[in-house]
Amino acid sequence: MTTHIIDGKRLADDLIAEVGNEVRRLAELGVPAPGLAVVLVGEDPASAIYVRNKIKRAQEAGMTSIEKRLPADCTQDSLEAVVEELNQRADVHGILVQLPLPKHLSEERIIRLIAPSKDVDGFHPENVGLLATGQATLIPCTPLGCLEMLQREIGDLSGKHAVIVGRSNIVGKPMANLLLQANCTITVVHSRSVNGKAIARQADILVAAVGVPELVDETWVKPGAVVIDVGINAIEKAGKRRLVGDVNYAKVAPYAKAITPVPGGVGPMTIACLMKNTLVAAQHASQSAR
Ligand SMILES: Nc1nc2c(c(=O)[nH]1)N[C@@H](CN(C=O)c1ccc(C(=O)N[C@@H](CCC(=O)O)C(=O)O)cc1)CN2
Repeated sequence: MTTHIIDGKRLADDLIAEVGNEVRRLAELGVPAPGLAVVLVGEDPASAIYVRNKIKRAQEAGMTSIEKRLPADCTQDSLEAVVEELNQRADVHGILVQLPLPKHLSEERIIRLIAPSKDVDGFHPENVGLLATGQATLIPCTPLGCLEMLQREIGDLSGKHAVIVGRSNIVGKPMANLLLQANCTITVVHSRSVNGKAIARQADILVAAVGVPELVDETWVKPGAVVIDVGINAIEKAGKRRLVGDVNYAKVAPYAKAITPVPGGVGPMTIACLMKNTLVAAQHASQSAR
């Protein structure tokens, strides 16, 4: 079987170019550039890289961007004050707080504080509820990127059996809702599932989002399935640090119809979809200002 390797980097470049074109078109009509604010608490090196990439990609798409940094030992009140200030700013259309936060801070309270109309991560309970009930909203970036890749790869997803391994609020649950709206049959497999592997083997579409390095090998995959690997795990192999997904790429790729690599698959699309969401948030703001 010839396996198609889904190039998330190229798709992300294409999507950011599309967003940039729309930003320029709107600028010609006098619509202000979308503004993205990214809040980073602490010094986690991976989070710092993701934030830097988000700011860089926003600039590439012709958006304005603000980066707010707080020390790892900041208080909940000081973080909330930053979010409240960003909620008030008319030049900020999208706000995200990079996760995870240090343990002493409440992610739930911070997410609830972000104005739902500026919640470009799509994590606010109001936006989660809108997605779950099939209404237009800002959709979490990683599942949105996965959907975009699946639609480009397969076209109409109607009737496909999608198995999602993992039930996180950021990926597993919104992915299930999105694929349900695309008329897939959905099964979510998790740590308490009985014989998750046998269920996964029935999937036309297998999404691995469980955070366990290389958990999914060829015994989980139906030949000809499309495999989307959401995991980004840093591991040490032969004394060297390298990134692997939740899928054992070398073992699974020969059996898959198409597969996303790590790195270069879902990760870049997550950031590209953040730009798409920021554009959508800015468009809504300009429509409601009219
Ligand atoms: N507020 C949020 N926090 C987090 C999110 C999120 O969507 N919103 N998701 C992840 C981290 N993340 C984005 O923030 C993210 C992770 C990885 C990548 C990416 O492009 N990875 C590269 C590899 C990068 C490397 O070399 O380390 C790839 O896969 O090719 C983008 C975004 C948790 N937090």
